[in-house]
Amino acid sequence: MMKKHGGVAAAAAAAGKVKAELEDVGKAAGGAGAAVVALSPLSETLWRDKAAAEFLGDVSARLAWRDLTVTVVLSTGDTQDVLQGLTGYAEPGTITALMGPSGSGKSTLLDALAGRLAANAFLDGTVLLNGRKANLSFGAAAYVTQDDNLIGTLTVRETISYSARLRLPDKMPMEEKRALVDGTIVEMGLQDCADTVVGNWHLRGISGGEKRRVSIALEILMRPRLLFLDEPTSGLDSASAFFVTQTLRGLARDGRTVIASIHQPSSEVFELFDRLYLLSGGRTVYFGQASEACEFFAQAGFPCPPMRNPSDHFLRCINADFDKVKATLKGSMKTRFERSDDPLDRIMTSEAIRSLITYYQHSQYYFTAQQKVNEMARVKGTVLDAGGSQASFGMQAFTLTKRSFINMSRDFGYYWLRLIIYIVVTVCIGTIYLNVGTRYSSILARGACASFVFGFVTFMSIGGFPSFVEDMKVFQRERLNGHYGVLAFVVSNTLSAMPFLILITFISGTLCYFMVRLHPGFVHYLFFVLCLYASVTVVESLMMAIASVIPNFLMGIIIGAGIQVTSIHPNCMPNLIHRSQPLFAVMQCSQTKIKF
Ligand SMILES: Nc1ncnc2c1ncn2[C@@H]1O[C@H](COP(=O)(O)OP(=O)(O)OP(=O)(O)O)[C@@H](O)[C@H]1O
Repeated sequence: MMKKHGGVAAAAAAAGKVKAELEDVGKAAGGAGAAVVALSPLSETLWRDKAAAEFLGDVSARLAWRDLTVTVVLSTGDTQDVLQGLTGYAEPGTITALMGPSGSGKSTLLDALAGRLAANAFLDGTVLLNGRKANLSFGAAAYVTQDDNLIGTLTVRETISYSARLRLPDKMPMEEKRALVDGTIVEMGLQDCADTVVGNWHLRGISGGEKRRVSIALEILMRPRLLFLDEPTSGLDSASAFFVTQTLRGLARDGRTVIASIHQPSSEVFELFDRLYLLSGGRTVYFGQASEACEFFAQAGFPCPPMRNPSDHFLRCINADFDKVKATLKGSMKTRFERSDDPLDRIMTSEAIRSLITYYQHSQYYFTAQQKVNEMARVKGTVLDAGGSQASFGMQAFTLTKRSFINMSRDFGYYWLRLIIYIVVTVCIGTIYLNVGTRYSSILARGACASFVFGFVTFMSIGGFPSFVEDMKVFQRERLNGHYGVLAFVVSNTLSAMPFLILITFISGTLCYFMVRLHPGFVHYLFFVLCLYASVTVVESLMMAIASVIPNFLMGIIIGAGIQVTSIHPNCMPNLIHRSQPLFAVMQCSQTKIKF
């Protein structure tokens, strides 16, 4: 409790500092719309390095979209227009809120702008970044997703440091990287929990609000000019939501363009936004200054009643589900609605939505937005290249290997738990076949013992699947944001897992080998253990491949087990006879060459 309050207080202090700065900036810029703010010294250094130029031009991001339509192809083969003819813009120095009821298309709009639409979604219309057709995929813009996919065993500082090393140029001195990490920690108000682990199923870690701030910190590390956030405040209490949003506003005032989708913000949070994009059923209800939205609703005939949170009122006006709520009301509740002065209570919400959309399309707000987008399309600004990693492949592979090794060694469920189970299982098998020796009559017993050991040890690799799924989630987030590529991940995972797999197979293999008293001789022992290691490595790779395709614990384990049993597992009945033949042949040769 104390820690949480401490974190919030620190965030408040950091946010307070940012607020003081941004008030100055806001005054200088004369309002949100006009704010084009100079970069902070840190941002400037990074961007100068990136552009390899002494003098930097305007590197701010002006994003505009015109007549944006997104159509998805459903599994039935039908198509659905998720977004219909949206026009809007986002300027540097401002923070824009995308608001609307659930299913109105907020995430789809963010995805369309960030170039991350699903394979079955098709975009029509124009997205312009600095007046040029935008190509924002793989790291050109930072995108903070709804889920905090972080490595639970690392501390906040470690998480941000590894991310810095993965992306900052190799030639940047360590002290500078450390300063950047520390600066980001302070900027996000994470000082109090900097040395606390993020947390996972067995480690109690930081709070939900702190996790959100860590996710944002990872994305702002490279000082991107354009920042997308999908519901950055979901699941947070109102104080944490306020501090997160205030931090985002501070980031915007550093010259960045920030666009965030948001659900039902409190009035304090709502006031922090410069612009508001209201969506309902994939269509624009309102786009303009957040502070002018109340006036728009009043002009359209739906004034916000006194004592009601404006954002609640907007969402109440445009959420067609309220029609269903009204239809279920009975008795005095129904009468109260019918007698109410609120115009919204006297008409269907779907009617209110239609009227608001029509009103907006004929309003000054719409024409101003169109005009501004046309203006932004005419001015060709700096081409913002991919903002992904600037580190070399070697540095990425080294950092990922180290990070993954630390995670594996700290996560009890990754390998340690399996090691204990392997020891118990091999001791059990060892006691069953204790001292069977190398007699001719014990060939079958040795064959069965080898089948048991190989079968159990490889099959138990399924136990690592939940950890693989967590790894894949982190990888997918980092890859989509351009932190590193597939090859660096594969190389690092193979290298970091190697010591654990060697430990597991050597301990299990050694126990079994010497309890059963298989053929003496170091070469025979090594051959046995290396075969075990190779088998486990193959199954681990298989499970990792399944985790990348099916990121669901239950389905992945079922499919992994199915594949193993039918194609790898030596005890599988259809394969048993077929696979046993070479094994028994090997056993029979045991008197001469290869001996288990
Ligand atoms: N790739 C897709 N395939 C099928 N339907 C989709 C796809 N993307 C979006 N949709 C549909 O489009 C609608 C809008 O989805 P979206 O996730 O953008 O809404 P949202 O406003 O972000 O909702 P929430 O606030 O609940 O997250 C939903 O009905 C959703 O089912």
